[in-house]
Amino acid sequence: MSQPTDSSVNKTAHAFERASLESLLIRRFFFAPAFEIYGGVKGLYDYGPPGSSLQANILDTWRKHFIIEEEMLELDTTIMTLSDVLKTSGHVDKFTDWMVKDSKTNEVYRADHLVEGVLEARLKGDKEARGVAEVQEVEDPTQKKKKKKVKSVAVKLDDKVVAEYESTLAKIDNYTGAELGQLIRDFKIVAPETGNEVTEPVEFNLMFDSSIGPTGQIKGYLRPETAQGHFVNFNRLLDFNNGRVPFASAQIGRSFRNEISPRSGLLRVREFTMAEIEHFVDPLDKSHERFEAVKDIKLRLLPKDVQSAGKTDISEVAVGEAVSSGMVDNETLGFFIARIYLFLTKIGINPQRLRFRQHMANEMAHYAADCWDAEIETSYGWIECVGCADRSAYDLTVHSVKTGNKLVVRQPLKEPRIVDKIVATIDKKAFGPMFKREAKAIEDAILSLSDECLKKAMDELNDKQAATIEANGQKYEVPVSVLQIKPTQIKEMVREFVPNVIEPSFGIGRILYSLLEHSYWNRADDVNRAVLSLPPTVAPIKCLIVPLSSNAEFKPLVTKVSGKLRALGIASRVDDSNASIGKRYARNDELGTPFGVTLDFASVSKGTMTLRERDTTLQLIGTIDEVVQVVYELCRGDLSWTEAQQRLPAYSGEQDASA
Ligand SMILES: Nc1ncnc2c1ncn2[C@@H]1O[C@H](COP(=O)(O)OP(=O)(O)OP(=O)(O)O)[C@@H](O)[C@H]1O
Repeated sequence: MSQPTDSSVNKTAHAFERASLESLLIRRFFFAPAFEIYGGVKGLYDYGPPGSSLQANILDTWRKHFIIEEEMLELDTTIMTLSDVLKTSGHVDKFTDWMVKDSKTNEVYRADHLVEGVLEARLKGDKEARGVAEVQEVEDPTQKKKKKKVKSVAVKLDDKVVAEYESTLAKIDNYTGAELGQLIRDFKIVAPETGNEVTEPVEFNLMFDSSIGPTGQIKGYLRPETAQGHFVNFNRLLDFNNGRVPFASAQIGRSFRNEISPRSGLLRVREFTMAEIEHFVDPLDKSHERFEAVKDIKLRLLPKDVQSAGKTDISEVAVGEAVSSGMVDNETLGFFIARIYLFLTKIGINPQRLRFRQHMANEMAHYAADCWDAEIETSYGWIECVGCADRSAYDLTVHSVKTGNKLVVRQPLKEPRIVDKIVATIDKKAFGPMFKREAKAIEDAILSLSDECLKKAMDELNDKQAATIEANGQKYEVPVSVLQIKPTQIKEMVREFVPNVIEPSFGIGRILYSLLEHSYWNRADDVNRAVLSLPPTVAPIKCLIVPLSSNAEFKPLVTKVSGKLRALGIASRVDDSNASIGKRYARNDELGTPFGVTLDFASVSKGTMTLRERDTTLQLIGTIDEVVQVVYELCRGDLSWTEAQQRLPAYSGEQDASA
């Protein structure tokens, strides 16, 4: 369960208990149900001091790892989103899940989650029943040799049924509403709490709708993702990047989804923080200039063909190999998958409990070229925490078609080339008098039409001798007498193309909760003593300052040490309560505080201070300045604990100073 690898860490062999972790997280106010004193609302949580700091530190690491290291263009776009934008992106029509209701109580369930939960529970029951039947190697104390022993067989499910359940689960994200209804009938699935039948699945849109302004005429939604804010600003971003691709924009912000039935704590909530990257790339060249630096990183991959065979076997493959074999579609996608792996493991996710699962063809949007989810194993199973998709030219194309604004890259060609184009010609002498004050706006609208819109206008001119042009929010009928649109061969000096988009999309709450599960363990000498082994980079507080006595002599020393740590940007906290030193350390182990410094009488007389490491509870001693410097380097990741042990001598002083 835990992070520490040092053999001196005294971990318990107890199995992970979610209830104990959850009680710690609520008790220490990592997070808590929102509006709790009013009874709370499902799927809404408030983060308290350690949870907020942990999230801020994860986001800070994310900014450094992606925005700063990859020189991305940062954005902060509005949460309230115009409905037209989300209509164009497909969210108004398709951002839906299938919902069923308990036929008697009206309790709602997300249909795919209901099927998944019930089948998983049945398979678990089956495994337990078969567990007793397995051939086990047992020690026979009367004989030197191991002896095989078969216990009584108690098979719960038929093998055929098990295979059917497993293959359904492997494809659970891909079923339509009608198919889910059929599965519910075929597998005789009922509401788990009551045993009542459930209704047929109906579609439910997950967006919270609203209206903008007092008239109620401008419809809006709380955004369900941050991505659209990147696409609608594409031309400005491109301009900011001097007209060149590839480049990436990045945004951290809140998103909202009116989830049907949020039941798994922070993993499925109705308001959450996302961090999204949109990497814009030439569709003809998806190589990545830094791919060489990541190509040897080994990843645990679950490709689509394995899943379509109803299996979940993971292959460990270097990302370079995965791209060259075609398993991962292109270098840029492979690059981001590797960078996601590096980020997640940097903040403390256990690499053995992290896998990248490829979407199957029917799970992916029709326009997507390839898509891999970073899934983290938790007590709730494998959870999608980051989606990483090659979305081709879909987003920019649909916004361009809808608005008539070109969202393209113009690349000067070394050699001119002859191409077939649809070109609009305006008879200006007749056009001006015909449209008077509006003429300029209509002309601009015609000249900025995308290829698809030009083709549509050309067809209209041919069919009804006039094309409908939108300018300044009005529609104008422009007749063939003043506008001609024809296919023409032209000499091109510039290549114009819609870039493709590769989108890594992070759900910060899911990552944060998974990290807390991976970091949680109990000390072997006292199972009630829990520890969160959060790495110093993300730990809410990096260093605890513990004065051994409330004696007035200690006050100036405490002020001095906390001042020194503050000056170095190290988040620290003084615990000068009356609790025993062991208790004070134990409280901070629960908060994941990696280091503690103790001020004792030797600090007053000799200016020394001890340094305790959370996981091992080992202590070192040095002068105040030496210890502060070591803490600083440990927190920056410039020094390991083993190196610190070489720098400072071990402390073997009074017993009550050690936890
Ligand atoms: N309701 C939610 N609560 C918390 N995080 C979420 C939620 N929905 C999505 N996310 C996070 O946002 C990321 C990107 O969103 P995306 O649209 O790809 O998720 P999704 O495929 O709809 O997720 P799911 O299938 O689990 O509903 C996810 O990988 C996840 O980490």
